[in-house]
Amino acid sequence: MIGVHSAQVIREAEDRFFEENPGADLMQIAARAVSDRAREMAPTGVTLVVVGPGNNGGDGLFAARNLAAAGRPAVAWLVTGQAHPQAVIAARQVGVKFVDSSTAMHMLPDVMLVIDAVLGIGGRPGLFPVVERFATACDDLCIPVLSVDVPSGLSTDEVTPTATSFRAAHTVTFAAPKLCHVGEPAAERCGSVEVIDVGLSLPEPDVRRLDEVDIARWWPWPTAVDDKYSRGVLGIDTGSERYPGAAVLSTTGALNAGTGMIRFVGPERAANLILDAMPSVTIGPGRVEAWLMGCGWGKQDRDAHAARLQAALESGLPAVVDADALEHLPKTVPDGWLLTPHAGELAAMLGVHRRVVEVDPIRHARQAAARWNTAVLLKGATQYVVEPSGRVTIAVPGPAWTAQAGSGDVLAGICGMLLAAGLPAWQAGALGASVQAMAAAHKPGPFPPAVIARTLPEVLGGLWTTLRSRAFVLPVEQ
Ligand SMILES: NC(=O)C1=CN([C@@H]2O[C@H](COP(=O)(O)OP(=O)(O)OC[C@H]3O[C@@H](n4cnc5c(N)ncnc54)[C@H](O)[C@@H]3O)[C@@H](O)[C@H]2O)[C@@H](O)CC1
Ligand SMILES: Nc1ncnc2c1ncn2[C@@H]1O[C@H](COP(=O)(O)OP(=O)(O)O)[C@@H](O)[C@H]1O
Ligand SMILES: [K+]
Repeated sequence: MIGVHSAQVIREAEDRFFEENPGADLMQIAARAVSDRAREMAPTGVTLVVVGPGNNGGDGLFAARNLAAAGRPAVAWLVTGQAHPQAVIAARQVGVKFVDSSTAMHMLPDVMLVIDAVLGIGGRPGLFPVVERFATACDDLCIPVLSVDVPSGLSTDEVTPTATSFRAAHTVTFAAPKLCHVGEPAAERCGSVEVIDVGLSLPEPDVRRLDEVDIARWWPWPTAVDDKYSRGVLGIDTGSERYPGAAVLSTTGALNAGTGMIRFVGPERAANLILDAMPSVTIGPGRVEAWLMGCGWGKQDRDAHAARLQAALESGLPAVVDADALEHLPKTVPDGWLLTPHAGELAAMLGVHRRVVEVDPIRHARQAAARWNTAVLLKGATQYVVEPSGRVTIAVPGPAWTAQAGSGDVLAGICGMLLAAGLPAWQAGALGASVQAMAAAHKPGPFPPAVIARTLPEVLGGLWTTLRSRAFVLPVEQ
């Protein structure tokens, strides 16, 4: 897990660092990381460094100095004519060549790598017009771009770009990732992201991004003494006469994630389809540890749906509430419910336009989590799980192949399994979203949601084997 921090928090940490370590030179650490990565990305040929007026430009110019000092041809373009004074002197001393904007543009087709050091965490969104033309030309010519800290033009703390920016193949950032590095669609403009520890002490994050190790450690693996009941019994009330497939998909997700026992209580037609495909599922009511409701309910039988949700509420059990069930939410829901809207459903829950949610997903997911006082998993290219406290957990990302009808049903089933196993709602949401993404990444391609669900055992099995083999080599305590 890695903490995601705002530009403001990074600046405050930097101020504290310099108070405690007067004379320390973080810029050299940053520049070294950039020049090391540049040498890997472009082992031969010319590197063109585009330099802005602040410390981001300083990082870039010192990186150019490092490259030239190592015998690599480096050229610098100071986009405002001004740059970090010591970095200019250092770069000149080792023979970095300085060029103007028209030379930079002319030579672009022949450079191996562009280092974008125009704006960092001090940047406002957007680029100077001449730089905007240059950034677009880099894109058009497919020139690899290495961005320093953030692709210039992006807003560090936002996931939705509002202006032209550089589009990096790789970004070297410092201290911690920022929202633009982890939230789509901005994250796509950052390429692969590398975080360099420059020694800052950061506060406890209120936004964190999971990685595969977290999933392995938190997953409710069965123990030797488990039985089907202790692993968790999930009640599934999904599907309708019109949408029986949603019942099959949600049950497929739950079963392939490893639910101890499933009791399906939805419509008969769906039950028959489920039994044909998954004979281990039991049909009819009985004791359960958690409920999964709403996938494929459709817009008919609204009163019956509202009553079924009310019954789940009165049971006091945890529940995944998905899709059409989100329309019937009472004013308050029990602690331990996991609401799983996509952007459109969240917009309807809050009475705003979908686009408003897409522009600032975290703010709106936080509003819903606070309003219903329970965990919300906002689905989409980036999946945010928000608790009523406002803490955000971002799931492991996956490929866009998952964006197809029925993927949400599978995801709801996986989350249901995790709730039944006893995990808190936020963790069930974060793990469920992560493993679905990992399964899609494991089998990239236009595989239908059911195939991705059936890939889960392989992915979870691999994770379990890796976890166990690591545990195996741990030194035995004397
Ligand atoms: N905080 C850290 O941990 C570290 C920071 N370092 C570097 O320092 C950078 C921050 O430096 P600065 O605070 O000097 O800020 P920047 O270098 O990001 O840019 C600020 C300058 O650009 C101008 N500007 C901002 N947006 C503009 C726009 N859209 N159009 C035109 N001009 C614009 C500002 O007025 C200011 O003069 C970081 O991104 C990073 O690269 C590193 O040197 C070391 C570690
Ligand atoms: N661009 C994307 N990249 C990766 N996953 C995506 C992307 N867009 C959507 N998804 C995933 O696809 C699923 C779609 O859910 P949803 O819209 O509820 O589908 P349905 O209701 O048809 O099952 C979600 O799990 C979401 O995380
Ligand atoms: K930059």
